[in-house]
Amino acid sequence: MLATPTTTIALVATLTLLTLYIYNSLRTYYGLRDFGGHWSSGWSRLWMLKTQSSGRMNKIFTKVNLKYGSTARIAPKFLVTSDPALFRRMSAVRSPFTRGGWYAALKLHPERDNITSYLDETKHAEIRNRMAPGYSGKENVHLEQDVDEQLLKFLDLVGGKYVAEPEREVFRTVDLSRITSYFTLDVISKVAFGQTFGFLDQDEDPFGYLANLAQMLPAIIVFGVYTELTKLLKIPLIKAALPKSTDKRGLGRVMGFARDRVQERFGPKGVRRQDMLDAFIKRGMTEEELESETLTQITAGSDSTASALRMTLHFISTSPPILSRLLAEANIAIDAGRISRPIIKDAEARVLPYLQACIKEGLRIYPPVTGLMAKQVPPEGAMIDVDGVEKFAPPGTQIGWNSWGMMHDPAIFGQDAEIFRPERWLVRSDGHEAEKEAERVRRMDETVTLCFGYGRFGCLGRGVATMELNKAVLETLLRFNLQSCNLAKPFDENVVGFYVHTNMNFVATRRRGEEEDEKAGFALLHHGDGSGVEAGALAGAPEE
Ligand code: HEM
Repeated sequence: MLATPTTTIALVATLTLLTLYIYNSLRTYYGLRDFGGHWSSGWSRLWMLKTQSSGRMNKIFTKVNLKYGSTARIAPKFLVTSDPALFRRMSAVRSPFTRGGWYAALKLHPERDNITSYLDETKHAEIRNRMAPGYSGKENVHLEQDVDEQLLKFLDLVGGKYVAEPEREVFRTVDLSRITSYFTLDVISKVAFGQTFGFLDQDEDPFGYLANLAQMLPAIIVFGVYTELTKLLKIPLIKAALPKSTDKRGLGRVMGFARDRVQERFGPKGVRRQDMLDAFIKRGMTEEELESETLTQITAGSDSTASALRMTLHFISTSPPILSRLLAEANIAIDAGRISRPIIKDAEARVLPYLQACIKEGLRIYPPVTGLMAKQVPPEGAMIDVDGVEKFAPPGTQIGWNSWGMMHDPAIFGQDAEIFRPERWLVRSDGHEAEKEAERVRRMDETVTLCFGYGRFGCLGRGVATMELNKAVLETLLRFNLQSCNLAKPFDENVVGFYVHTNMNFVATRRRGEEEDEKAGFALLHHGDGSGVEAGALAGAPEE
């Protein structure tokens, strides 16, 4: 039977499309053939989607870099690197690498870009120049006072509502994952626009923001892999379902809160306050730009700092020798009048070597941002050094960042890189090894600082974040003794570009002075009449 002309056309069209598809797939595959990776990653993005959805993307990418080299393939036209030199090269001020399409997933608004999502380098540089001064302490004169105020509220909340007093049969636990987020959310809202959301005052999520963020995680994951899907956000039906500033709850409510604070500054009786928002307005940022940027500040500045804070507290408080050493350093400094009360000054904290070592180690062992932050290879392509072998990456290839692999690299941080050990940051200045020692610490310093990004993409909120950590780590541990409720499984974790931690329950008891502790211990073992308490020995002693 002869084929009709229509069937023939359909057949030819199908064959042509199929040939084109196969040709394109082969071209893409061979473009990155020199780079190792999971066998399927050269052909489709499904492996990447599976990895990003696994809740363990940081560990899986680290395995890939260990197995296939410091820069390896994770999808067609997509590599991941744990090499600090390549990360610096891509982010440097005059680098020909640009932001990759991956960044489009950080657009929180259907129409408006923000500083983290601009793919246009000129627009990004322009908005960054206008925003950077607002983040500096010079223009943001209330910064330290704002952080102190929120920290005192945080400490009051723990002290007033969550402290356990087992000797009086008061048994309570506190979920550090929840309250550290409350602290950083209130700091960022106060610092950004002069008014807190009220998380700490109400000891709850007043807008349903955190719950809403958790609901959006699957979308965040899919958009991070299939970035072209962000275009769907323009479809009216989908757009209508997105958070908007008129919403009563969730991210939309936060957008509304930000919008109201911005509008207060522009109205006829515009509120004036020498702060971040004011600095942005002075540099000509419009009301629309500000609404979108303030929302970005909140998402960029809260989870990252909260995870750094809770993980540092977790590691210190579950390592008694480290805790003792930190408290000894602090108590000596308090006795010498080098630490202001009730809250340590940022400048005072910066010169406490062991505290700084603990904070760096906390950032290193749990780098707060695990999102790929992918940069794009320039039009001429680029030679990439993979463990001493030069490999060619064609134009348009995106190269993501494996922060976990980078911060756990034994070649940089030592054979015990998997262990929380602040001592690695202390420079030993003894004898002929002094130069080698300084070089070792310098290399670690240069790498850990990459937790905040680098060069023209480096974090603008770094000063705010380090101030929060400097103060909150020390002041919390000076006041409370923290004991994890379940050392076998201290928290639940879902890694999605940042960490979602839940059930991080601790028993917090009030820390007393050493002398008072001794007295309390004595009182526990001896009654007022001189008689003691007894705990019978475990049965099973060898018979005499
Ligand atoms: C420990 C806490 C923090 C960490 C680890 C962190 C890390 C980062 C990283 C990795 C980037 C992106 C780098 C890149 O694209 O290559 C970034 C960007 C950014 N961060 Fe942070 N951040 C922290 C806290 C904050 C805070 C508290 C704020 C706000 C007050 C903030 C505001 C920003 C902004 C505005 C950007 C975008 C900069 C740009 O695109 O030019 N961050 N941060």
